[in-house]
Amino acid sequence: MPPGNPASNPFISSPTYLMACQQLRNVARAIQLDSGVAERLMLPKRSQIVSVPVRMEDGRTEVFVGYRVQHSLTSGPSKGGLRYAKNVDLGEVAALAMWMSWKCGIMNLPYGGAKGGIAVDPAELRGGEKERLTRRFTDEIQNIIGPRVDVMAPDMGTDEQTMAWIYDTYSMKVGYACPEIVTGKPVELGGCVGRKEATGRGVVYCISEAFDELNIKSEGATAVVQGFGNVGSVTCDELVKIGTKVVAIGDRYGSIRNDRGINIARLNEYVSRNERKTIVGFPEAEAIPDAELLITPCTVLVPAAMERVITAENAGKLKCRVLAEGANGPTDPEADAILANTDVFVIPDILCNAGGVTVSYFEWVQDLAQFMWDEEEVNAQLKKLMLGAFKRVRDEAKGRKIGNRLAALSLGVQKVAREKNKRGLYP
Ligand SMILES: NC(=O)C1=CN([C@@H]2O[C@H](COP(=O)(O)OP(=O)(O)OC[C@H]3O[C@@H](n4cnc5c(N)ncnc54)[C@H](O)[C@@H]3O)[C@@H](O)[C@H]2O)C=CC1
Ligand SMILES: O=C(O)CCC(=O)C(=O)O
Repeated sequence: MPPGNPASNPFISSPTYLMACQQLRNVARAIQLDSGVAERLMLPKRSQIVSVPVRMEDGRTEVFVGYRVQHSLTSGPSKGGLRYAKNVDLGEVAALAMWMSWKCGIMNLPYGGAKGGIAVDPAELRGGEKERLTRRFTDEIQNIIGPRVDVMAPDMGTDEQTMAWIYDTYSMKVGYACPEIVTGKPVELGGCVGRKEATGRGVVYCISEAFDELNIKSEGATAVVQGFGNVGSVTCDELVKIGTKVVAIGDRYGSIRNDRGINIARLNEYVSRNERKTIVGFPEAEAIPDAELLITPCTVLVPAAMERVITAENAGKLKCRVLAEGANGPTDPEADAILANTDVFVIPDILCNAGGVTVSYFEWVQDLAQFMWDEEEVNAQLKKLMLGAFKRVRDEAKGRKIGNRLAALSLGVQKVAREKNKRGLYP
């Protein structure tokens, strides 16, 4: 159970929060973390819930609920994406914020974890509604954000344009251009070249490392990818570059398969041209039931959409050699226990998808210094940091004879706990 009286823990109704707490408890036991520190890390430092009234295109006012959760401020400003999704709630955002802390920990970034969310389906927003929603949310949380306090970035349902609106709204408040308030902005506004591609690129750096270790040739390997948004589509592009065939893809509207390999360039074109921005109906692949997607035989399976899609129900049926977690929290602890008894090589989320926050860090540093790097430098630094983290996780896993998830979480949690201990308990 998470700490405190269940009746007074506002996060507890979320299964994703309970999952993050269970992971933390497992790690705490494995690394013999002081129970006081573990309890402290289970509860975020600060959470804000705001109501966000928005004038809709038909003249009505609709009120949305928005969240920003800052899990830890120990290691620097808090950092993490902003998610627009219909069912997002406080507990889910708290879990995602906690995972950001461990992710920044294993990457050695000078940040604590944070995450935000608004309970809205972005596909249902019309005209200027998304802009008005974003600007009003920024207004409502401006007392707890700042370039040295909490820096947002894109996540599910948000993008570069969303970040541009936040940048503009915040800058108008403070009275000067403040690009360092968000990362993942358009490059013209002080965004970092390569940030948009960074998460998917990092996923494929990790996959290549895993292939090397397992003696798998990337040419001739096959992949299945769930999600064809920012992370999923770039992962597909990068897989094609290393010669790996993507044989099945799913999104929120459906799933498709072509065992000869899906032509990703033509799929990207198809998606950009249809109104729902979906892969469904792509003429060069056949439709398959969603339930079949994750159990389609492949060398590498990349869940790149949402949490808790690999569970006790389907974990034993996976037919992949490598599970590369592009999404946050796609595998629940019961599934983890099942996978531990198979030969599936897991690249855990907090390592696998850390490329995004890593290049966000580069962007923040560039904005603070008002000095821009070129794409070659960004990609070289990203690769260096990703490979370094991959090696640290594998060394920890091999050294302690534990799985990659426990190894990654141990490194992330230990880093945060060490810094907390060094700073001391106040008062
Ligand atoms: N954008 C980023 O830089 C980072 C994102 N992530 C994580 O990656 C995941 C995806 O994020 P983005 O690509 O940014 O989001 P996105 O909004 O660009 O794309 C999400 C994709 O998932 C699909 N999807 C949604 N619900 C689905 C369902 N029920 N079944 C199958 N597919 C579904 C959507 O149709 C879309 O293709 C999330 O877990 C996010 O937290 C992690 C690190 C960084
Ligand atoms: O780029 C960032 O700051 C955060 C990205 C993010 O939300 C994540 O890694 O889950």
